[in-house]
Amino acid sequence: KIYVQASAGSFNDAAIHSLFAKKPLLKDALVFSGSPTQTFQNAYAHNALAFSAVENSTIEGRLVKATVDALKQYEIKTVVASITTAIEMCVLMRKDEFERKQPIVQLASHPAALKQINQWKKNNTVKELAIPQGTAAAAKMVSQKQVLAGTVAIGSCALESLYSNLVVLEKGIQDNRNNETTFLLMEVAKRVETVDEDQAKEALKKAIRFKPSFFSNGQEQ
Ligand SMILES: O=C(O)C(=O)Cc1ccccc1
Repeated sequence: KIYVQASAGSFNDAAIHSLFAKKPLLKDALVFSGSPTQTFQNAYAHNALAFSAVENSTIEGRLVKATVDALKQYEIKTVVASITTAIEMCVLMRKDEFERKQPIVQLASHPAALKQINQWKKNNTVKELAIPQGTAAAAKMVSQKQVLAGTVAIGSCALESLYSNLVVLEKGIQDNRNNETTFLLMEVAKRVETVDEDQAKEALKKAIRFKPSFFSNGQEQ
């Protein structure tokens, strides 16, 4: 089993399937685990690998905050594989609300996604609802009416086929056309003593620089 950040329909879900397509030997059952901390905790507890977003080309500072936070308590023992994929951000609304011309009042998404759509937000100034469990979890909440009327989810356009009562209002709203995120497949372990933010950042940068050589051909991907 591989413990994967976020949930079905998330960018992590899409990324690990791209990795499997490139490296079929890595294929395994997936257990979606929400936040990176929860993902690392599950992977460590079950002696299995963890998969998580680590770096984005548009986020200031590049490193994914939630993964840095997880690395205060966990360490990366081995990087098994890495994959960098393009990320397209879409706006999804409930069909019934769209049909009755409900204005957008709130954005629900993963905090990292909310940081990649600053240009779009300038023209759509509304409330934000951060969902650490991921973009697909945000879409599920919108689909199931667990949020304020007029709340849209920001996430993958593929969420439209996962939740049949959602429609894509806009595509490609991310700040950079070539918005890319790097994800790592890792062996992790619980730290004996927690480290601070700067040390966690250094540990993550080191892991990203590391070129996986066992399962791959030793080239940076
Ligand atoms: O929430 C998701 O879909 C995730 O997989 C986490 C994430 C969020 C934003 C960019 C990349 C990954």
